[in-house]
Amino acid sequence: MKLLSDILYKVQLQAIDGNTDLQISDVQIDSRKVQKGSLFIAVKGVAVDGHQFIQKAISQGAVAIVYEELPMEKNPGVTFVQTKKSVEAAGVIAHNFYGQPSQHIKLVGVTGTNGKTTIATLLYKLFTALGYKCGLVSTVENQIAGKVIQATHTTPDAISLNVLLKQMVDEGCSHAFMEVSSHAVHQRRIAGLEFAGGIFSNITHDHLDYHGTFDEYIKSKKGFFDALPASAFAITNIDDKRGAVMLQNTAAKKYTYSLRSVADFKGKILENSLAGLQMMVNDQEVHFRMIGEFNAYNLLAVYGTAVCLGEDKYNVLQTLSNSTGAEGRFDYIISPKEKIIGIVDYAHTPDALLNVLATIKKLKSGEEQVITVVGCGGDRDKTKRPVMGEVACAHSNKVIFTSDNPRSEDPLQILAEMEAGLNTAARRKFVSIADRKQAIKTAVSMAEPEDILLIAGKGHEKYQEINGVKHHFDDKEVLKEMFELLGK
Ligand SMILES: CC(=O)N[C@H]1[C@@H](OP(=O)(O)OP(=O)(O)OC[C@H]2O[C@@H](n3ccc(=O)[nH]c3=O)[C@H](O)[C@@H]2O)O[C@H](CO)[C@@H](O)[C@@H]1O[C@H](C)C(=O)N[C@@H](C)C(=O)N[C@H](CCC(=O)O)C(=O)O
Ligand SMILES: Nc1ncnc2c1ncn2[C@@H]1O[C@H](COP(=O)(O)OP(=O)(O)OP(=O)(O)O)[C@@H](O)[C@H]1O
Ligand SMILES: N[C@H](CCC[C@H](N)C(=O)O)C(=O)O
Ligand SMILES: [Mg+2]
Repeated sequence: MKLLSDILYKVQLQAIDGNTDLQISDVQIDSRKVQKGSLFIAVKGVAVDGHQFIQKAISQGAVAIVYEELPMEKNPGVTFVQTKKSVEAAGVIAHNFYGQPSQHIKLVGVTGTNGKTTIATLLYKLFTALGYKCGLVSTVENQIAGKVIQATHTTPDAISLNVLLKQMVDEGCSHAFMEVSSHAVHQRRIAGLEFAGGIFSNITHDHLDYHGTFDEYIKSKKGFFDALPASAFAITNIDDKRGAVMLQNTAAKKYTYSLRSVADFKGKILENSLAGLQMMVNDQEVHFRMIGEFNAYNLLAVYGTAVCLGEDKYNVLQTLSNSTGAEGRFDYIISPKEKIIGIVDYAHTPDALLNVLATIKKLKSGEEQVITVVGCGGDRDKTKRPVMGEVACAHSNKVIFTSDNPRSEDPLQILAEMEAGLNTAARRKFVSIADRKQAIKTAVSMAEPEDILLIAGKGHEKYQEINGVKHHFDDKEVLKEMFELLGK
């Protein structure tokens, strides 16, 4: 229970009608979760306008309503609070209701098109190994000092997020590492939170269905850094074309990491193989178990962040050296007989796919073939489909286009869009098989000893969403099954 007047602290108010000396039992942005004593915040969404559920919320027991424009008469006995932007208010209110958890924990946010899960997970593992109790908010899972909580989003809605952060504080966590998706910045899921630091990994093509243009997508990510306080640090990949722009208007202390230019945290790759990365990090030579140039960037981001958080450089490098990344990111198994390397990776953007295939190319020792199985998600950015199709064909010997999560779309239509941009040479390399299991089976049957198979797009996911139903599906499990079935 919290007093309404207390949880409205720092909310930009337009008008209040009713009693604010009122006990609130919980705060909700979804009318379906409203109970007796709730505060309901009406949010204009992408699909529907939450204001149309105000009456329903009141009939379920809401005692106070936060809104922008009222589509109805006010009910007597209910307090109505008008604000300019209810999504912003939702973040601030949730933060107040749950005891301002970000004030009691060192909260570090990671944003960028690719690498967020990897960086946040590495930080969580590193700080846990260094002896701290930590929290993690990520695409793969959320964690509170070792306890796993299933994730539904990369960055949950403001209320779920503050519930998680409060649980971390209650558990005695000193640090929380979280992914900040562009949707979360745009929808203000992070409003009200006070970050101790922010990390930028990179920005390339994704989510243009949602943001409309690349400039809007950049603006959304930059918004995260613009809002950081002067007490925070902001660390950016200065090799990315937008790395500097991201920090242009931040009040936070600025730091850079790089493999190519002068930077606060400078790395140089000495060796890059399936055994890992041999690198110089500033003046230290270190071996990491993680593979590929893109992970060299992720490791530098983690190293820089740990130093910004006051950790000892040598301790950090020693601990990081042994670390592995997140599940389903360049996760590989070698077939028992024919030594085929099967890699499961979450590359679901053109840039991620290109990076993974470039890494594979560098790992090749001879004439082994690269066979890629890839699809594109339904109800997501359609413009990335032909580009991903093209990238897969340009950097593989053979390609099988298949379904990712078709969601509400027709799988054959998605495949047709992936095929649309292919030139004649590329057309000779690919075949489309909509059934993902059959596609993986075909790839395994095509593979010769020591070939490299890349199964891209779904990484850690344990399901395939078709027509609103999530069926169990695990790329790694299917790959193992096919190696066995086909005697590879
Ligand atoms: C496109 C998008 O981001 N949608 C998110 C958004 O939903 P929305 O705006 O469509 O909400 P809506 O359905 O229009 O409803 C508007 C409001 O009315 C409320 N409502 C609705 C129905 C009702 O009966 N009663 C009611 O009160 C809703 O709770 C909401 O507050 O707000 C919801 C609540 O926060 C999110 O769950 C939902 O995520 C959907 C499920 C989703 O798939 N999002 C993906 C695209 C996403 O967020 N991805 C990012 C990035 C992924 C990455 O890492 O690349 C992520 O952070 O996960
Ligand atoms: N720093 C990086 N630069 C480019 N590509 C990367 C980088 N790190 C990882 N990748 C590639 O992107 C994929 C996704 O990585 P990761 O899950 O860490 O990113 P993410 O930003 O969390 O993605 P999402 O937005 O879907 O949550 C990996 O499987 C890998 O193929
Ligand atoms: N967080 C990303 C994940 C995409 C993963 C891919 N497997 C897909 O379903 O498109 C999204 O929701 O757009
Ligand atoms: Mg992620």
